[in-house]
Amino acid sequence: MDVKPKVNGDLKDDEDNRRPAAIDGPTNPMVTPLLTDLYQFTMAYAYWKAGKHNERAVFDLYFRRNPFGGEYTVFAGLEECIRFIANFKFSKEEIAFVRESLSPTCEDGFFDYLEGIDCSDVEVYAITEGSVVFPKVPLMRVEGPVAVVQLLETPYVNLINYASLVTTNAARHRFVAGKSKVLLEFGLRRAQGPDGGIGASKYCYMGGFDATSNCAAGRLFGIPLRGTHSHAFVSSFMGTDEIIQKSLRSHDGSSVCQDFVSVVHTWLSKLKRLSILKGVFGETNQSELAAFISYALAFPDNFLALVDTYDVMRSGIPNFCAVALALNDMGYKARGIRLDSGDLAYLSCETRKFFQTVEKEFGVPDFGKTGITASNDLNEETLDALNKQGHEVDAFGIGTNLVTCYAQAALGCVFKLVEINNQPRIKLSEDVSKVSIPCKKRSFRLYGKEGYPLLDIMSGENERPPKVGERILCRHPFNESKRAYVVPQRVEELMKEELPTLKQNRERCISQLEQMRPDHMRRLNPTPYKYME
Ligand SMILES: Nc1ncnc2c1ncn2[C@@H]1O[C@H](COP(=O)(O)OP(=O)(O)OP(=O)(O)O)[C@@H](O)[C@H]1O
Ligand SMILES: O=P(O)(O)OC[C@H]1O[C@H](OP(=O)(O)OP(=O)(O)O)[C@H](O)[C@@H]1O
Ligand SMILES: O=C(O)c1cccnc1
Ligand SMILES: [Mg+2]
Repeated sequence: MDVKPKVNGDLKDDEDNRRPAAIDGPTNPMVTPLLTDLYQFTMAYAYWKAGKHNERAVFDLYFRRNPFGGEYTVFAGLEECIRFIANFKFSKEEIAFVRESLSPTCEDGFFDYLEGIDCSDVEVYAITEGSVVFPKVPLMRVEGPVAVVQLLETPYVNLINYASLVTTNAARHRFVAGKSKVLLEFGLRRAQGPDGGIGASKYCYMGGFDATSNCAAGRLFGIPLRGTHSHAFVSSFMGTDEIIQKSLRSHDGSSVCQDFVSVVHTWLSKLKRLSILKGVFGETNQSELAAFISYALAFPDNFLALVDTYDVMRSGIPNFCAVALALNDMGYKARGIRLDSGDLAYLSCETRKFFQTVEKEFGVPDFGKTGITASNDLNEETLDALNKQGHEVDAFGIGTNLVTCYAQAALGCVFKLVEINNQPRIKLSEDVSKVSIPCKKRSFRLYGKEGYPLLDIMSGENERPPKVGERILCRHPFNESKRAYVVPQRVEELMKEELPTLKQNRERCISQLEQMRPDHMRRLNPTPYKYME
């Protein structure tokens, strides 16, 4: 049977316009109909037993507070939700397991019903992935038979929660680092398991990172791969005597240097003799030098060296420069260095000065601009501190704090019933922020004269939508005293008929964040963005 979930209306049809285009299943094969909480099955049974299971229900998926003390969030995870429902079907084994797990009093008819269900009668309306979003405004509206949509609650919240959290975290790191810096996601080894690692790489890219070290994510999603080398590679060498194959063909292929090692030694002596570098360094570490030479021989047009294994300024940088200058003789341009310990502001500035000295003394064009990558437990705070101190880092490799979302563990998305059989539904709470907003809604972003978004407004499905140039009264849903008249210069409906590519979502994320008023974006006490009804 063809499964055709409706996404904001419809998914794209095949060319012949009769069959829906096939959508692959979720990236993670563990995402199955069983990936839900037991209570979804007990409720499904009770709905079925009461004859209510096919009542048409509307659920909103939203979050209540922006993460990381900020005033914005980036929405992500939608594509995986669609992949999930497009392939939603219980296997016989899964049905047998549900039967074992529920009470023996549950009637057989329920399991026949479960075996027959798919999501062809489920409609999903959603904000486009990569969009900047705010609390309370539905990210997704899921409509369908109540028992089926109920089963989707847990996997949907699961698929959106971490995806949106880590995309937001990545976007925040991008914001602090600035547009011009290269951001590399290095988190796989520290991520919360394989799914955390794959998800982190996908969504950090969406949030504005440039590349990942995670090969599986590179293959699955086409994310650019980048990397350097580790300390183990440096400390595995003893000295340059170990290097047997010493020849290097020039970049243009016109000549071969038979003994690249001795050319490097010659450059190291020249550097040592420079009066301007007197006292900066003496004997450098020979095992490190051997490692750098070997790496350069393996990747002459992509030479990037980790310089902090022994001593950055006394060994790593002079060794790197000697190898880079020898490569330069052969027509290659070294890519740069990575710093992974110590004071990254100070060391990057000292390194830059050293590179500029080499450029000046030896007349090597652009050597002063050789790339500097920094890593080691970086996070928003350390990036901010580096900016304040002044630094010369061109690229940051960020792992643990980024992918584990160390600063905030979860986003706190919820999935709440807002209508059943066309009747509005509400969840009351003493905590007003936890009261759900009933009814099937549409939501709009209203833009002001300067082009900044002013507020997001929710309206009933059948209410007249806001119009450009028309004054509209906007009220805070929980605070009577907060109301404002707004004359929007642009009105954007938030739920769109789109399921774009990862790259398009990344571009949307970057451009929408650039459009935000700066006071919503600042790290300290940002101005809250308004949501109204
Ligand atoms: N100039 C700086 N300003 C603020 N924080 C910095 C600066 N330079 C580095 N850091 C951060 O300070 C911390 C230093 O951590 P730690 O003391 O564990 O590393 P280290 O001793 O330099 O290196 P390692 O222990 O990995 O050899 C890291 O989180 C790093 O990102
Ligand atoms: O610090 P993160 O933001 O998590 O970035 C990734 C880290 O992973 C690598 O080494 P690893 O931490 O395994 O060893 P190291 O601490 O000795 O460098 C790399 O050198 C970074 O330090
Ligand atoms: O390529 C790197 O330098 C790298 C990759 C993962 C973790 N740390 C560093
Ligand atoms: Mg480390």
